[in-house]
Amino acid sequence: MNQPSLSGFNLLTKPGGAVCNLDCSYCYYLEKEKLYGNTRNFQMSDETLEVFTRKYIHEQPGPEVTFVWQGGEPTLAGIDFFRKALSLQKKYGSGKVIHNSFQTNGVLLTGEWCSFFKDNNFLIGISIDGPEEIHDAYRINKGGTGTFAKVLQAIALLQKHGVEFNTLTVVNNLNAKRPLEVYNFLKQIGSRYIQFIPVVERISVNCSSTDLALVLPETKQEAVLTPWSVPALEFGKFLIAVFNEWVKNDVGKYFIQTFDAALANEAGIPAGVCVFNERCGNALAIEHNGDIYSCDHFVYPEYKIGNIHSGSLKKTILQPQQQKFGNDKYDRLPEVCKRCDVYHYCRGECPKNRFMRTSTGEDGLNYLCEGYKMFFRHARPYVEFMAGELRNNRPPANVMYHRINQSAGNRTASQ
Ligand SMILES: C[S@@+](CC[C@H](N)C(=O)[O-])C[C@H]1O[C@@H](n2cnc3c(N)ncnc32)[C@H](O)[C@@H]1O
Ligand code: SF4
Ligand code: SF4
Ligand code: SF4
Repeated sequence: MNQPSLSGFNLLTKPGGAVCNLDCSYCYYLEKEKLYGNTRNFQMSDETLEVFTRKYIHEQPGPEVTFVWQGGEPTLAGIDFFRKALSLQKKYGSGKVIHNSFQTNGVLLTGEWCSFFKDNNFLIGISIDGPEEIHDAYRINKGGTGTFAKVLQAIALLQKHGVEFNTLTVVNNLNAKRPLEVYNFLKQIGSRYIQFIPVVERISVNCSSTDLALVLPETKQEAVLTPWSVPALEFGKFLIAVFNEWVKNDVGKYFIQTFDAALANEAGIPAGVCVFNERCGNALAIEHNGDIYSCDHFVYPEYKIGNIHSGSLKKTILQPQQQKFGNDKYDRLPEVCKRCDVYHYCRGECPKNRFMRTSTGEDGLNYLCEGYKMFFRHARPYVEFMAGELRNNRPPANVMYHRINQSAGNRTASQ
């Protein structure tokens, strides 16, 4: 049998565990504090930070390493924590190129943070769900007040300091109905790199207050869909509405992760985002105390695969349980996906969302299937055209001037 080999991997890092200054209704991570019931201090210790930095850099197979800071809310760890992180990155750098990306709700950003980000070349991801009324529906602080104004201030500060940022927008049951308002708003605030993440969560009906309430796809517990989850067809229609606008006016000016992934898949290159790749398992999560989980969306006791303090990181990632986790993305697809005409774009999306049954009674169909099928079928002729341009060394943006687009306004969601 061939030994598995290690290609690049990412550890999404929780420097302050799940602790957060906000209380977003749909957040999947807040409740992870329950995994560490007796813990009072969730700050990653200096010792753990050092061991993690050393192993993460030394055990990466390639010449580049990206630290991805997330949470909870990473600003709560304080600037000094990240100063320490940078000095450790220098100490253990071994000549590798090191990047830092930092995902934040933005609320605590100050001029000092922004100067720090600028001086140290951090790439910032800001969470924003749309205009005020839409954003504040779910992104609220501990007192229940909306955070929109603070997030806009943060974006203005980032811009003032010349810090690069992208935006992450959770598509939920409310903003899904207002695609163009959301998209035009994101453009208006200066976001050029846009991620739309569908929210799909189920909550257990009978769990105790110490159990995790959000369930895994394979759960046998009785569970119901959360009200903020986006209905599959509405997600498909949302993507189509934004795509129609983008493909007419914005290709090459705004970069929307789902659309870029479709083009990459059509062109036969890696999608750049795990959910649209055939297999996954190379994007893991590390908690404040060094515990390592298969993926940020699988931070559950049964998916804890090791701890940074014990043994080699490479061995942890190459162990059979994690290899199976990554391979299951393909191996456990229902037959309908393997035969699906848009499989090469969709790839059954994220295993976290595969809790439906197919019409033939097979488990493991993605909850968002109908939406993705509708969207990818709609986008296919444009994406094929753009990939053709790429193959001929011409810019995919030519799609905006091609006759395929003249009738774009007439194409309907069902095509
Ligand atoms: C868990 S947060 C941590 C970083 C930071 N606190 C923030 O909000 O950006 C990371 C990202 O996940 C998104 N998110 C939260 N709950 C989600 C859910 N149930 N499904 C999909 N994305 C979610 C957030 O909006 C945010 O963009
Ligand atoms: S700010 Fe981020 S971590 Fe905090 S509750 Fe909202 S989504 Fe969750
Ligand atoms: S389970 Fe989903 S989010 Fe996690 S690595 Fe796989 S595709 Fe990505
Ligand atoms: S569109 Fe549906 S059937 Fe096709 S690959 Fe995606 S989840 Fe599977």
